[in-house]
Amino acid sequence: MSTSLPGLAARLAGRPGAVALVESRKGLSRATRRGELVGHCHHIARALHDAGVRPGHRAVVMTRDAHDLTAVCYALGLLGAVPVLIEPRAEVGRCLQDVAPDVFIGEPAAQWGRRALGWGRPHVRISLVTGDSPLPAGRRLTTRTPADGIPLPRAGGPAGDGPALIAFTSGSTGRPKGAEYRHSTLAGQLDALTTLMDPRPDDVLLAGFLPVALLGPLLGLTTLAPAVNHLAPARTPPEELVGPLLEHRASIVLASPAVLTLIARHCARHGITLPSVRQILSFGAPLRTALAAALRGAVPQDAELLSVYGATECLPVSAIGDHELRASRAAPPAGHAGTCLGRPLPGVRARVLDADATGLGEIAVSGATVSPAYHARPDADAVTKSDTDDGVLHRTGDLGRLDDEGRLWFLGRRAHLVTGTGFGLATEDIEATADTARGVRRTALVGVGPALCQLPVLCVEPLPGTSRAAVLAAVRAVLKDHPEGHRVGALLIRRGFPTDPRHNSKIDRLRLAGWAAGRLRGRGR
Ligand SMILES: Nc1ncnc2c1ncn2[C@@H]1O[C@H](COP(=O)(O)OP(=O)(O)OP(=O)(O)O)[C@@H](O)[C@H]1O
Repeated sequence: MSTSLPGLAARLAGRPGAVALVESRKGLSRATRRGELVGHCHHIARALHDAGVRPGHRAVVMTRDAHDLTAVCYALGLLGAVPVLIEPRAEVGRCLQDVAPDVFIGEPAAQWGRRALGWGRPHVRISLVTGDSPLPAGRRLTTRTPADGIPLPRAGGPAGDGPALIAFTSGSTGRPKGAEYRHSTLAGQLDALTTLMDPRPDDVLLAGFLPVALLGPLLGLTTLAPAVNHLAPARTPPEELVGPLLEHRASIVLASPAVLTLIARHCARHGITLPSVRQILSFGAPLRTALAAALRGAVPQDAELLSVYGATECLPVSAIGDHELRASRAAPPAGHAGTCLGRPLPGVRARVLDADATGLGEIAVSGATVSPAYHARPDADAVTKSDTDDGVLHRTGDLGRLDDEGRLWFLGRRAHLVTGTGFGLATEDIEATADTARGVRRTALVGVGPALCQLPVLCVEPLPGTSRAAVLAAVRAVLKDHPEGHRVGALLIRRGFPTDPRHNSKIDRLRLAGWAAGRLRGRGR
């Protein structure tokens, strides 16, 4: 296959004076040129080798510093070791039991967490601390030392198409799973993103999600890492996004709807436009037409605004522009509800498995961007992976349909299907409609009660300053025109939905269902 992390030296070669990464915080920027980044990687690779890191070792990398994350992962790749990316949160301990990492490289906060909570015990034998802080004590890994002329240790990369990276899912349907990427998976993802973005030498990519900083320099893009609050992205001060975007003239913005909402609101509130932006890629959750319209108000008319569908195990799968998205909502083809995800990208094949009489089933994908297996999770592999002529077929856990034009439609997660007596209600079917009601920020359909006799409850988050009565009346009105709307048994107002920690865009329906059950009990449902 064309690319491997060892082949990354080739991807980074050329234009050594061009900026690879810009980190921005509180109005200050720190830029790293491509040539410097390569030097840092070589220095880190040497230090990792001296610390005992060897090909095939699995190394957790836990840092919010975009430069360190990128340089350390590249250096591990140069050595043939496998970076493991996981967010610091409750299930980390159990997830790391699956991975059995040999190495833990972390910023001080991550190292404190590891020590206090035993992450990676008893497997981690090599532990390295990044960052400038003298605490905690432990072996330091300096990450910004240039290393011109230092030959790389002869560890080399693994031959063939071995594991290149393990990335954990966000865990919105259960314990996060470690998706294994081979070198060919990464190559497929880079190829697909190249098709999507069509990178130009002067492009600047604003990475609204930290791991994207890893991909940007490999795509030849100057990658701008703003100070996103990675533990709660929706609480990022918007000026930390819009300020750097304007200052560094970002031309491509890649972020979740929650982060894009911050940008759109800030621009509207302060009358700011974003003349440098030529493309916005929204990913992680459905893009609502109201958000697309708000973004349109800030970017040049010919800018492209795409909702990109995919998952940790298969990124990207398909994409749809905002104009087509709006048209598909206004006049969906007969029998199609939910949200249109557009056509699969070149090299990706999408099918719908176990379809019912209406064509509704589980979306499954194959192609070079698909992770072939989870790490040490044969239970998860058994239910999601199968071999086909196109390679490994991955079941996404998403409900959907394919229309006559070959476009995918999204109806929500299979695990979130609300099952009442004699009917099933897909979350996105109801929410995509309810979200269009005046005064609604977003809605979430949850089931209260035991499976197969659940009461469908629609939780409604109003926009600030909207009255309860007005928003409930507006939701009732749009549900009246929806063929399944009558099945919604209760509407509940809830300000501030619980969401996933990664994107703050996926609604935590389990928690919301528990809350809704409590509220209905309190009301004597
Ligand atoms: N453009 C999009 N429109 C609608 N939904 C999207 C879009 N992009 C991503 N998604 C949703 O996000 C899911 C992928 O999320 P991610 O890989 O972060 O973890 P997860 O699947 O939520 O975690 P877990 O598998 O552990 O539950 C998709 O399966 C889909 O449900």
